[in-house]
Amino acid sequence: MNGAGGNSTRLLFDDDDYPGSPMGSIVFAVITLAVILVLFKILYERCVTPLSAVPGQIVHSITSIPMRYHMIRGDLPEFLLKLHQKFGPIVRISPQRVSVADPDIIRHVLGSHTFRKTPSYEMPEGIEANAFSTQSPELSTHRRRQIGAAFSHRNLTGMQDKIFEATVLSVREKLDAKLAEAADNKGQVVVNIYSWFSLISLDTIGILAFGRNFHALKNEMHELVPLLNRVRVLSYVTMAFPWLKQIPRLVGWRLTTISKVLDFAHSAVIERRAQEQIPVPDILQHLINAGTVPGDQCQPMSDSQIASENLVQLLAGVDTTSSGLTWTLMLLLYNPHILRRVVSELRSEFPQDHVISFSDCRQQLPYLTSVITESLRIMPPAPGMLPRLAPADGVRLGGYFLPAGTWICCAIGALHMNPSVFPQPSAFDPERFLGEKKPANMLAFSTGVRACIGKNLALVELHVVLSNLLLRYNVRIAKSEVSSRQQDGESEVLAGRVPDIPHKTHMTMNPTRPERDCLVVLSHI
Ligand code: HEM
Repeated sequence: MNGAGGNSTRLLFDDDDYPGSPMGSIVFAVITLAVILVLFKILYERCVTPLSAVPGQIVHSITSIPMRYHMIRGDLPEFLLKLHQKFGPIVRISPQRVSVADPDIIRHVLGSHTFRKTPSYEMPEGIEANAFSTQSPELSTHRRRQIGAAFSHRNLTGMQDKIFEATVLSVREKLDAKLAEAADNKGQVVVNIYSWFSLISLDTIGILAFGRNFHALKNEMHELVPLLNRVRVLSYVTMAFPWLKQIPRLVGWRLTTISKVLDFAHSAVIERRAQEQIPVPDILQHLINAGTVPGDQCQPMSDSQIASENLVQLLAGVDTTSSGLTWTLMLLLYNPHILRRVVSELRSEFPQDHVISFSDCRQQLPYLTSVITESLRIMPPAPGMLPRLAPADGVRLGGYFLPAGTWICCAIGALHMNPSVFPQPSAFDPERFLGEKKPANMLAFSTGVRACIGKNLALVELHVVLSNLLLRYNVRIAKSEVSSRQQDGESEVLAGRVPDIPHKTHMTMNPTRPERDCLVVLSHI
């Protein structure tokens, strides 16, 4: 078809492409075949496979593209929550996956090795499996025996001085110096608190698991930071799109980056083995000692196994803890009446120069503990998916039969927003965790045989960092809009409010623009 002036204007189909011409027939046949295939797929997935009985949207039963899209966008928890709100506690999210948000089903799935971790947890070839990555129940059980004791409350209490060094004392040193410099600026400093919490969490793992003070907070950087960021991104992208593992360059890049972190971890083990026993064992020493003490029910670990566990502590323990610290502080700052109560509890119990320990918090600061627990409920640092495989014979859950190999995703974020589990779930209400009878299903650390190994350490960090910060300094949000509302005494209007800070979940839930949204103003009290 020609346009005016003899210019050839090509439309969507040329004359040659219309049915009747050979080209047109081919296009028509291809489109017809595609339509038949899609109809067949819909019919099969909706009516034939056992998963067809599980509620959900048609599109999710025929393709995993929407789910993967939300994984990459970083709003998977919100996507799952909407589906659960519409379809109930068990919902189909892709041809082979279901998501569950019911506490009993989640406890059942996570409670035993019948439901193994999916291959998405695997480490790249050539790297030792570790406590986090292994799919083997035997290795998981054995490894948890080897490293679990390092994280017991008793052993963490022994490491208390090192924890103070990485957290309270380094913050005080840094902040007091900055405040002294800022004496002529109304004695205030503005800090990106998310960045600080990330560096503090890294320093804690450095001192405890590598036997080295990384001084990440002091220098506001450490060589591991960019490496860990890259490992996280590459791991997440290959988790969302496993076929990318076929691209040798990408696999090579991921392997090289992980290997650099592992070399770092390896050298720490070799250094420590060359030393005398240290008087108070840290996590690294506990790992080296495991299986060497008479009565230990496990084998000693090799250097490369310990290095692989140290890698996991960096990957599983830094972002999660800094996310928990950030959201708890931001929730407090957005809810001034709750902040006031925390601060008055703290300052009435301890003098300003006291260093508050975890046992101080447990005995004397019940309200702070309830704030931290409620923060982990409403903004869980790792809100999903915790995928597990249905066993070889399939399994019946929530009234539906799930055949072997179905991915059962435990949507912790959606569970925490389930109104039959937590009434008025969108309100930030620490009161629900005060008193004798506390709700049982706050599962931010997962549960069962693969529950978080670092839970006790994370809780120690959350309590110690926040209590000591709020004991000694005044903190407020730098954002003018919120602080002016606070100053105007509108605090009750903001009660129970969740900060409207944009965030993304790529494994952990973190603010998208902390340099804008997590600026806080600190000053001496
Ligand atoms: C607030 C902080 C933390 C939160 C919310 C958290 C949450 C979780 C969750 C939900 C899991 C289960 C993941 C899954 O099954 O896919 C997990 C596992 C794990 N976490 Fe944490 N975690 C935190 C801090 C830590 C720390 C500080 C460490 C160590 C230094 C750690 C080490 C681990 C390990 C090794 C596993 C794997 C356990 C297994 O599979 O047997 N976590 N964590």
